[in-house]
Amino acid sequence: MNETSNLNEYLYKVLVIGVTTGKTSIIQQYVHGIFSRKYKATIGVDFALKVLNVDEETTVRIQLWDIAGQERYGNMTRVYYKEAVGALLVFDVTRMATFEAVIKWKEDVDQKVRTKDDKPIPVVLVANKIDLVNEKEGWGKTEEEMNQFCKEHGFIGWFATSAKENKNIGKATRHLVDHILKNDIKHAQNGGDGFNLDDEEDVEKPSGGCC
Ligand SMILES: Nc1nc2c(ncn2[C@@H]2O[C@H](COP(=O)(O)OP(=O)(O)OP(=O)(O)O)[C@@H](O)[C@H]2O)c(=O)[nH]1
Ligand SMILES: [Mg+2]
Repeated sequence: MNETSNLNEYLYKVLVIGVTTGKTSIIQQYVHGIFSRKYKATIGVDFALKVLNVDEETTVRIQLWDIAGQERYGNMTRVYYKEAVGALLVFDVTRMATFEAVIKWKEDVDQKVRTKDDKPIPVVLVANKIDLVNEKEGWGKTEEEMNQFCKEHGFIGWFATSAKENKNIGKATRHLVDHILKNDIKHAQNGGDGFNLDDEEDVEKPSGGCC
């Protein structure tokens, strides 16, 4: 059987950003199914590839760009962002300062990279290390507050994740990929909707109800 027949293959560059909030751990868990407690700062940028079989005819290769938190103010950032089609913006629920920094990161992405039709690229907000939070006490923001925050700042959704316990990482990424695919197909068909990913069953909903 010819591998290319009836197959839609996509390669998407996705940024994973935020300062020491568990980006590398999220990627390691998602791509290799492993977690390490030991912290080793990413220098510059690391790459990982995840292949997603969206359906029988659609394969998406996600090229994850794990950008070092410390590069935030470096000159290289714009180069790293080039041609990205989506991003996971990760903060650490145990360090509220990382949540407060989210707005600046989002502005930075919006400024530095745009879609083909000059719109902001889709960004999913990731509330990581949820395993360290007492369920009853929460971490400081309610679901409603987070939904509102996403709407206000233009995130396409948010997920509470744990790289340690492999929680919601696949869902967050799938939500982003579905969004990118939908726009890509719409763009390619110039407004047509022959391939419709709007169907509820195809789109995983964010854990927090979301935007
Ligand atoms: N408990 C817990 N610890 C986590 C989780 N994710 C990451 N960590 C820990 O947090 C520390 C930082 O994680 P990294 O994945 O290195 O963070 P990073 O964002 O890649 O950091 P930089 O490369 O410096 O930007 C490590 O000690 C991880 O083990 C999580 O979901 N739960
Ligand atoms: Mg790292």
